[in-house]
Amino acid sequence: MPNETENITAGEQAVENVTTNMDLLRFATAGSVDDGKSTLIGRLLLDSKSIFEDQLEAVETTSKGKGYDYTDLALLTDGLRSEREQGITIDVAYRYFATPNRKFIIADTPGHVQYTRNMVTGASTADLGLVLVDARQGLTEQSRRHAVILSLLRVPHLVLAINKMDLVNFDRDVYEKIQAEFAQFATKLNIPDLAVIPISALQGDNVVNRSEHMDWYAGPTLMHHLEHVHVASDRDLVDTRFPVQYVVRPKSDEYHDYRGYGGQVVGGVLKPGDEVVVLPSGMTTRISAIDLYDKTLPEAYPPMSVTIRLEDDVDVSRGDMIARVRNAPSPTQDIDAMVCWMTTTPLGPRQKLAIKHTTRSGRALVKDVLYRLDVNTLHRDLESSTLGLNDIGRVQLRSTIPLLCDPYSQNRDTGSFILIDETTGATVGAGMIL
Ligand SMILES: Nc1nc2c(ncn2[C@@H]2O[C@H](COP(=O)(O)OP(=O)(O)OP(=O)(O)O)[C@@H](O)[C@H]2O)c(=O)[nH]1
Repeated sequence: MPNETENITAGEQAVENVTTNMDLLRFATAGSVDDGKSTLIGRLLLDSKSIFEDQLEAVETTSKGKGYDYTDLALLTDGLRSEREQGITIDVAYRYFATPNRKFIIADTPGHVQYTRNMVTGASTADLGLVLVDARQGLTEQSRRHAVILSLLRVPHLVLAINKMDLVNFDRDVYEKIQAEFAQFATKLNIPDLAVIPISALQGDNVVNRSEHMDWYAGPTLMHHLEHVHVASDRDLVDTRFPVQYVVRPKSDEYHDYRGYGGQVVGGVLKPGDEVVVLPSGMTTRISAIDLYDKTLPEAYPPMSVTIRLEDDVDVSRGDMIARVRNAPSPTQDIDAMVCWMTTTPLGPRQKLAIKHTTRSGRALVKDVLYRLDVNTLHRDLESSTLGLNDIGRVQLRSTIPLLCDPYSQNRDTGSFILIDETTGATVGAGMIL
């Protein structure tokens, strides 16, 4: 699925992955307009000392200029915000910050327009989803939608942050009522890990620093939770999957015998000596070495980007997949998936689209739209044979090339694909394979 790492070169990504390893947490925020998302992000950056003095001074000056008696932390996100309002291409803003314990990438998706599309884009690679609600309002239809989408995307960790606790006198009953209501609703969803945290983004309670107003709350602060939530085991470390992105054959004489295959490990652990199969050809060989720049590595695992060398001179090209001999996906052209549709022209039977799955590209024909899912009620609307903008539904496709896929529930990389409009080149759909 589309993600921001396309702006980072493969080399930078590799260094980032290896040096930081699992110390990176990607999280996606979701909330309705005015729940306090911008304020919360500002508070996280401020209290974790991730913003610079001059930025803070500018924000303080602007707040005073506007006659506020508080510092409007939402102003910290202003630059990106105004860009969005001009309708430029940024649908999801990515923000980076770090504490001594972890690096963070926040995918900040605007709440109002096109939220489903934006959330799918922002959350498809997230380790954690943060849903914000206003304590005065409790759960709204939008908060439920957000939770449903995060669960469909199999974001493994979810935090429900109950914001503006200062406006309800930091009342325990308010927190408990919302928590119970959400827990009840969550039984219908797939949420492996849920934390419910009462906060005041504006005053800073339980964001980075513990609140002095909510003694009754024994759980972690939001930052403590973000820093310590365990994500290393969320990846599939059993089923080896290495989609080949590049064939590396240096031109220089010094390396003229070198032949390697570059890409990102999206499942399992690869080691020199492992017997592997190259798909779709089915040729088997062994890994002779795993390279990262001028180093060789004893092993590689998700999400490392590496170059793999093979013992035999087998034919491997971009779009092929390296897997273990007795644990490989079977190539298929018939795809059954949940698709989120992202454009105004509806998706319907007989439509032809380009499809991109891992590093493989082909074309696909829509055979059938089985149903549209109502994300508010989880009801399946069997009557509708098309999907409109922001709709999610079950779709059957036939691709021109065999795809080397797994169920999305097993692997979020090999289990997802994007659909592209061939005339405009725009991404119009995101799919999760069943
Ligand atoms: N009292 C109180 N006000 C808050 C709190 N958090 C945010 N606010 C206020 O709520 C309003 C909305 O906050 P924003 O951070 O702009 O909300 P948002 O969700 O980012 O809204 P959009 O950017 O429009 O999507 C602002 O006036 C904030 O100052 C809080 O914890 N307590």
